[in-house]
Amino acid sequence: MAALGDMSSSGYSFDEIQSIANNILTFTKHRPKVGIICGSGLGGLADQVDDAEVISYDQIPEFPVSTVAGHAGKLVFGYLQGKPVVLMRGRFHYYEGYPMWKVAMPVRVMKAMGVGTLVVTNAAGGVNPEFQTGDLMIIKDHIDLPGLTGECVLIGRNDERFGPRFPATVGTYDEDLRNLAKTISVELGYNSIMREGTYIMIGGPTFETVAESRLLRTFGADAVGMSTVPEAVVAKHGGLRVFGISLITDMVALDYNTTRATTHEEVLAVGQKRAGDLQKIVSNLVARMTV
Ligand SMILES: O=P(O)(O)O[C@@H]1C[C@H](O)[C@@H](CO)O1
Ligand SMILES: Nc1nc2[nH]cnc2c(=O)[nH]1
Repeated sequence: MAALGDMSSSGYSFDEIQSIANNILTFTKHRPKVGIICGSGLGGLADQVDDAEVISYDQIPEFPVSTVAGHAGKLVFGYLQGKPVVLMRGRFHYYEGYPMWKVAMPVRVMKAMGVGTLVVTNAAGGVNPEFQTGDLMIIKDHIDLPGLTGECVLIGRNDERFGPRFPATVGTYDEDLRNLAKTISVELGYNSIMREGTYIMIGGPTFETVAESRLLRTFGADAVGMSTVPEAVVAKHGGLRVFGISLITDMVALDYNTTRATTHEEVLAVGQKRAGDLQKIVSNLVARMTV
């Protein structure tokens, strides 16, 4: 038995991940090549999936339940713009009490199902004062704040079949996909709302104090959220191509004169209003990417 504090056995083994993936595939005829993780309030993309087959997380014993409003808890298989996809309508967050490895475990399952490209979306707070609520931000890079402070998703024994012990994270967000998304956003007339920048993950569930938001800005963050980074790190570790995009649902307070405070309801409301723009970018990107 592992000693107290021994993290060597954290996470599912390689064989367990294969068997979780194989079990899920018995529920569907589809064989996805692109995995899409939908952020808070952004699951509407699933309505565009053709020939959809839906599996609820409670049909998968190893999947935790999503406990957050705006995360439905369903895997949706089918075709998006002719490409075989699997969408996660509902992701797992560290602040829900799941260990970091479990938060990102579905990414390994997706890879075991045949996924080669991961698209991650999220709702995020704008830290760059030039941003506005409703903007979209292509993720160019991230800051893994939990990782930098000892909660990296890859802590624990490493099985080289998942990826190397010491993976590079430079270039996590695929440059070709970022360029394609920029081209698409120009074509769609989204220049004025499309940004590119650095996403920083905090553990949550508290939104930032003014002092914390100022700190995040000095770190070089353009947007802040409570997800995405563990998924992207595990995907990069496993050799997947990654594209990430944030919907800026609110602007963090960098000034003590402000009286407004971010709420999850506000995040969901902006998500509801502006998710269509994000979905258009993602579906056009999937249409034009090679898989
Ligand atoms: O799943 P995402 O990252 O989109 O969810 C964001 C971050 C928190 O979970 C929540 C805050 O409202 O929205
Ligand atoms: N940490 C954080 N996460 C968010 N998710 C959506 N908006 C925010 C925000 O302002 N801060």
